[in-house]
Formats: sequence, C-alpha cells, structure tokens
Amino acid sequence: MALYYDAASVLSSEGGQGSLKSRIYGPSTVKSNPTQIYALISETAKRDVFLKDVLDRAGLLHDEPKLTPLLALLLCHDHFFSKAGIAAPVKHPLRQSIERHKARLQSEFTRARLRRKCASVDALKSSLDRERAGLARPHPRWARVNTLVAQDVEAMFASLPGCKRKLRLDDVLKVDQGTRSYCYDEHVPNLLALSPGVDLTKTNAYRQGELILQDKASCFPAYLLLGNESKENIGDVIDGCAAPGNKTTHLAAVIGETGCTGKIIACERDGIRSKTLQSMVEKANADSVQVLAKQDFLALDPADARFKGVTHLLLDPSCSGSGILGREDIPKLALPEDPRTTMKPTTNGQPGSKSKKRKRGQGEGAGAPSSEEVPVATTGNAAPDEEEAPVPATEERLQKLSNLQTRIVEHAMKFPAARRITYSTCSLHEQENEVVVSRLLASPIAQTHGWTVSPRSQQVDGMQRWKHRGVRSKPDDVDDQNKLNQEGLDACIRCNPGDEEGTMGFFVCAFVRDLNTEEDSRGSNGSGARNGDANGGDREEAWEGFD
Ligand SMILES: C[S@@+](CC[C@H](N)C(=O)[O-])C[C@H]1O[C@@H](n2cnc3c(N)ncnc32)[C@H](O)[C@@H]1O
Repeated sequence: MALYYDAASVLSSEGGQGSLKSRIYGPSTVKSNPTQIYALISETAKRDVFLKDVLDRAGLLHDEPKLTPLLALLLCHDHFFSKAGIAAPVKHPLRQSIERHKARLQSEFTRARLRRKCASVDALKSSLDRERAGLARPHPRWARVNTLVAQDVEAMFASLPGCKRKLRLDDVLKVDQGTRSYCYDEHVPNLLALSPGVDLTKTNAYRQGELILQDKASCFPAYLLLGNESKENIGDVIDGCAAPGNKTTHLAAVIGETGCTGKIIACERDGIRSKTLQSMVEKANADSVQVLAKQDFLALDPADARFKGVTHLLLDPSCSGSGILGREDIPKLALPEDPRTTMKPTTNGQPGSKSKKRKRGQGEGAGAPSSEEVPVATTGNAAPDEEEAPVPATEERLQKLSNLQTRIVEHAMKFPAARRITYSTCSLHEQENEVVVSRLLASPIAQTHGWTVSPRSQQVDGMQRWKHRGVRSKPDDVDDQNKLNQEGLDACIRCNPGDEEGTMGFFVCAFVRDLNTEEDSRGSNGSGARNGDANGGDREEAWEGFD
C-alpha cells in the first residue's frame, strides 16, 4: 500500500534531503496523501519503542521475511492505534502479513500494556505521549556576539520582553516553564545560548551584524586556532574554504580582540557562495578580511610572496554533513530486530521497500539497513546558508571526501610561515575525521615540515575543558593503518548532535608545527599515526560533498 511504502521512503535516505515536511510536501515522488503520511510518521514516532517491544516479543519478522523492520513498525502502528486499522484492502499482502499473526500480536500488545500499568488503550496512549514529551530534549539557539560591532548586548536583551539572563544552559532550556532566557557559553567567549523561544532575527542587533547566528560547534575552529596565540605569533590568516563566512567573521573578531594587524584571506571556490561570503563579511564589518572569490584553495601557490606572512590556516572543507541537525524532526524510530541481518537495525538510514544491496534469495524485501546516513532527528539552529541538507554518504563517497579533505590540509601544511592549522567538518564519520588526522600525520609533508597535533593540554582553555574527544570504533587489536593513539584521539574534539551540550555534530583538530624541523628531515612526529600513503593513492578532484 502506497501510504506505508511512502512513509518508509520519506524516513529513509531514499526520501531525499531536507526537513520532514519538505520531503513529504515538496516536489517528491510520494503517491499517497501527504497529510496522511505526516500523521502516520508523527504518531508512530510517539509509540515506536512500545511497538518495537511488541514486535520483537511476537517474533513477527522471523515469520514475515518480506517485511522490513520499518514497514512492520508502521503497519503495526495502524493495526493497533488507528481506528480504521491498516489502510489497505483486506486481501492486500501487507495487511495480511500483520493480520495473520493477529492473536499473537494482540497478546503481546496486552502484556506490554499491562507491564506499563495501563488499564486501557487510551491510558496507554496518554502514558506514551507523556513519555515522549519527557524525552524530547529542547535544543538551544546559539548566537555569537560580533565584537567588531556589538554595542550593548545586555541592553538589547533587556528590550526583549520577559527575556532573562541565566547562568547555565540547563536553565535556559527549561522551556516547560515558558521561559525566554539566555546565558553566556561556558566554553567559547562571546557566545550566547538562547532558549528556543527567543527569536533574534527581528532585532536591530541581528540586522546590524552585532549578533551572528552560529552553532556553538561552528565557533570552535577559530577559537581553537587563535584563542591562546600571542599577538606576536599571529601574522596573516587563511580561511581556505570560507563561504558563507561564519568562521571567517569569527576569525576577524578574534583577531580584532588581540589587536593584531594581520589580514584574513578568505578563499571560496564557488561563485555564488563567494557573493554570500562577501556580503557576510560586509555585514559583520570584518574589514580585515580580503575575499578571494572563485578561488580554489588548492590552486594557491604557497611560495607566492603574497602568502609569506601566513601563520595560521583554518580549513573547513566540504564534507558529508552527517552531523547537521535537521531544521525539523526527521524522527529516528526504534525498529524491531531484524533476524535476517547481523547489523542492528538503525532508525534512519533504513531503506524503504527496495534496498539495492539485497541479493535475490537472501530475504528479498527484508530491507537490510544501509550504511548511508540521513539527517539527524533534532532541530538545529545552524546559521542560514551554512548548513544545508547533508549528502547521504556511501563508502565510496566517504573515501573520496576523505582523500580531498586530506589533500586540502596537506596543501595548508606547505605554507612556509604556517605554525598552526585547524581542520574541521560537520561530519560524524571517522573516515572524514580521525582517519583524516591520522593520514595527515603519516604524510611525508607533515613529517618533513614538522607538523603534529596540538595536544589537549596545550589547547585554549575552553577547548581543554570540552570533554567530548576523538573516537575509534574499531577494537584495538584490529590492524588498521589509520589509527590514532590515545593522545591523538584526545587532541581531537567532537560534538555529538542531540546530546546535553546542544550542538550540531562536529569535529575539529588543530595541528601545530615545530618550526625547527628541517625541511628534508624524516624524523617521527611522535603522533602515534602509522606511516602510509596519506592520499590513499587516489587523487579525487571533483566530488562535490556537503558545502
Ligand atoms: C563547509 S563549507 C564552509 C563553511 C564555512 N567555513 C563557514 O563556517 O561558514 C565548505 C566551503 O568550502 C568551499 N570549498 C570546497 N573546496 C574548496 C577549495 N578547494 N577551495 C576553495 N573553496 C572550497 C565550498 O564551496 C564551500 O563553500
């Protein structure tokens, strides 16, 4: 029945990019009524954990090899909770795949209801609604005070009716009390966390560039790059992948605070995004920024006299974008165990009815989870234009991105006076993060130029205190060329989407250079990375990842 296939497709990577509503109501391939699809998804999302329990205990997927976990969940929702039952003719195979197990399902349903001490189905619904409301974590909005122009931020907040200053993020997020409040962030200077109800976009301060909407995680690179550098060590700075310019303007603000006179050279390859960058720079009054529009960073010659004073580089290249929070919930559903696959069912990333990876005769129609990522199911406040919908990442795409990211940082390592570099992504994939760091450390360019990671103990105070560090999912005994040791992992900074910190998913690592290293020396960098071909032997030029 189209409704269930459509809902499954919308929830999976097949449903395209963007928010839940844009997937359903936008120009899409869904055949059934969009309002019905939306209702089915949002109601199932309230009851998924309960339904998963019922389905697992009834062992339905053992007996129905043509059902995917996601389809089973959606169908069972309507079977139990919709007044009209499953929206399909009585003889339809999908409907039959549930109804022929009616007795077993009903008995597990009743047991699960009684375990929750609910005397009726209505009581169960209310209990599940309450549970869901308790679990939903409010997400703050983040705004950076642009110290290049900001006048009196406190006075601006005082002009917002009922908006109070708090001390801690937890207090700002107490939305159940209808509070409108803000607090200063505990890690990044001049960053504000705002309760979800505070809308700054209509304030003069926002219009005049005094406040810039920017996720906390996105403020880490500029702060990590320059936050504890002394004035005499900072010359010129390159932002190699700059548009739309959030990190560029942050760099300009941090440099402005130090009183340095160096300039920021902001490179952007894409023509249209270069225009956005230019206008953001103007709005932020970032006079120290010189935009190199339509300029490929890889085409800059590090030996060019224009760059001889470049001491710091910030690289935030295109990535899969898997850490980006959706602007609207794409629910991550708890799915029943799939007995036909050894992989645990994932919530999103669950294919609809037609997984291309399945082979005939191996549970056709079963829908083994794909390794592709889809947007995370939380509401974010990424700055306009910075974070667009993520690109689903296959292994092959991740490899290409990883190669390109490695190349970009390697290029940065060639600038003769460079002493510090940050590399960041809004990806959750190790392949684009820790693996890139490891490959870079093992590269001849890092070794001959004396580049290592900046250890946690030497990072700027707020970043030292940040507790979420690099990860390695493979067990220690697995032989892996691209493995960081504990010190290397600790040097890496991660942000996990949807956790108590209220940030998007993000990764950043700083590299520092021992300027005494001889150009042609081959000494170990002591970083724990194993030697190898940093480029994976594959020069990928043209994959257009997430921008
Ligand atoms: C993730 S976005 C950067 C976001 C930006 N740092 C910010 O905070 O607003 C990546 C940008 O890098 C640009 N880009 C990718 N590869 C590039 C290259 N080789 N040279 C210059 N720009 C590049 C993309 O066009 C895109 O605008």
